Amino acid sequence: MPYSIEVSVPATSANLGPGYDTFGLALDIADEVVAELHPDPVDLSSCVEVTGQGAGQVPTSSDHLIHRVVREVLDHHGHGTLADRLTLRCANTIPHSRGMGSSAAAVVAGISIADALLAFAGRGELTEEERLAWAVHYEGHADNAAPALFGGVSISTLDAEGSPRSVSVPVHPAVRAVLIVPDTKLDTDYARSFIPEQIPHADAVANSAAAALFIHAIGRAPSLLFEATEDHLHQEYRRPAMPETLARVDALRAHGLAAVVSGAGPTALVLGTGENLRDEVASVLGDDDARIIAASIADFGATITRTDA
Ligand SMILES: Nc1ncnc2c1ncn2[C@@H]1O[C@H](COP(=O)(O)OP(=O)(O)O)[C@@H](O)[C@H]1O
Ligand SMILES: N[C@@H](CCOP(=O)(O)O)C(=O)O
Repeated sequence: MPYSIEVSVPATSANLGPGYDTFGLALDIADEVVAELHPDPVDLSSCVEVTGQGAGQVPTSSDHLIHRVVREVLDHHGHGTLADRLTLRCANTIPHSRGMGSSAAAVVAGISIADALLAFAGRGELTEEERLAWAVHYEGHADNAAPALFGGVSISTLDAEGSPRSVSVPVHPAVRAVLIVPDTKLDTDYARSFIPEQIPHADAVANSAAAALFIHAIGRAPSLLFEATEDHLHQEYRRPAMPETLARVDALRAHGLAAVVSGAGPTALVLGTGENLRDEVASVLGDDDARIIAASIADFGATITRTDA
């Protein structure tokens, strides 16, 4: 009988306006992965099954991102050969390359599975710091990885040695989210290539002020979310890469809604407290063909269930 591990990892929205590479939140939309450790080696050319988002597009061999992450984390701890016996079944709902943290969710799924297998092998579990460090090793920045791991809204930073840290901040219970998800994809690395090396000092001041205000607004004063989601670091620079997204953000903000680019786009995120937030967004956007999805901020990040199947 294979040893079976089930992992659920939430979608995430990074930046939240002024928190470029720093702020992120978990959404109640998740990818599910069932990992099975078989008694004997499996066929690594067909060890991954994918349904939903990414099916037919991502590899179904051990080149699959989750399988690779599992193997590398296990290898680092001297248990790499366990990956030869591993199959994965991925049921994906997070759209790829839309700014909703699909790659972070895959990386976190891989780390979670490796973590469970290390415990199974008697090595003991990874610490929160180790899991975050592994996630940043693959993602490059912790703003998606931290909420995917730990849930809620997080602030991620690097310490003097370059090691990632994250803290969760309180979230006002009335805050809800709406996502405007277009059909088009935008590669995160490509969207990052638009960010300049330097920005004007006045923009840095305005951005610091908005970022500080955001933490107060999301936890205690959601009526300030509009002001607190003003960004001066990345959105405008990225306009040429996603003009339609920025046009949606502009239109929504012109109606007083706290709209931002979700991650590196092209999804837009609106934060607010109105019971009818989704309808308000839909009425501003008119006959726009992007999907408009109401979502909640998820309290939990990656969850793991282990069963002896
Ligand atoms: N669940 C997944 N399984 C395998 N690969 C994935 C998965 N999710 C994302 N990826 C990989 O990551 C890429 C998207 O990453 P990225 O451009 O950073 O977008 P996103 O904003 O969705 O994280 C996909 O094209 C795919 O190669
Ligand atoms: N801070 C990053 C966030 C990327 O998020 P993703 O969900 O688009 O991968 C950035 O803005 O580049």
